[in-house]
Amino acid sequence: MNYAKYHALGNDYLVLDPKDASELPAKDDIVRICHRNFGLGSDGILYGPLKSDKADFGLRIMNPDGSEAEKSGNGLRIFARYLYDTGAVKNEAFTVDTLGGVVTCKIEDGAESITVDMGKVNFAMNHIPVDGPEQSDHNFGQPLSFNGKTQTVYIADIGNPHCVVVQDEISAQQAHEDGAAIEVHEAFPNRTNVQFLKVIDRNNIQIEIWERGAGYTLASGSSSSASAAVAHRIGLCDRDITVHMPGGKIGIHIGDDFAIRMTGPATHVASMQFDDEALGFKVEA
Ligand SMILES: N[C@@H](CCC[C@H](N)C(=O)O)C(=O)O
Repeated sequence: MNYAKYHALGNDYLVLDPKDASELPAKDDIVRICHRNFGLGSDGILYGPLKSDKADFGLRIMNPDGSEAEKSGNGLRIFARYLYDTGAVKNEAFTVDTLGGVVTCKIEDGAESITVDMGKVNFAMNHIPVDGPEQSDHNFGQPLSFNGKTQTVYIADIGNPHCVVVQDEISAQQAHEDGAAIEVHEAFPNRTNVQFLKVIDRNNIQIEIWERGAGYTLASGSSSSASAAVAHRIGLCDRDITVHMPGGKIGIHIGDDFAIRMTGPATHVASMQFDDEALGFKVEA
């Protein structure tokens, strides 16, 4: 099976084109293909371009644990770059239909920079299956208990779910420990992506990320969108925010009603073939 591997600031995806595969691999096979030791290694699989009656192209986004994500910011920039590399688009704006809504993408500067209008952030709890105290627009920020402590968290949905923890200091170690606990916290029956956010100044934030279905990642576009929206919503940042992550920087503009415009790069790594022999690897339950 042919795969094109790309990364967006170290958040890597394999693009599987339906012209090469009439359907998505089975869940266990996605785990094998994405595995960093037994497979090609990636933070997920992008299956497209698919036909869509709502947009120019359809896309399905699979996490490396085989679950399906509604949206991915880096995944969308990578998919846009793949469409550009394969001649399906040039510099015109085009739309992509995801489970988390239709987005608009535009490639600039010979693919050096890709902009995605990610949609609007919704802060209301009823957009994310959450058990526990209701969060409303009047009641932003909720206490959440995890790993023996209680902290205020902010819920933000940009098509996929995010839980943002604002702190004076953040670390990769905390993302591994607390991120893993929050992802599967009983408050989130559908699990959640988690960000630890440090405000640098009114136009810069730093985040550490724990992704639902993927674990620790070096960058995330939807996490950048959700975190910037939360920082603006609680009054700590303006509308133009650079999000600093271990893998690099993404630019976020927050428009009216928290409509998010995300700008960043996507890089081609390799085009390769997955050998079915590797499907023999036993996936742990
Ligand atoms: N890396 C992505 C987010 C991918 C989806 C996420 N793991 C989920 O399950 O929602 C990004 O750049 O946004």
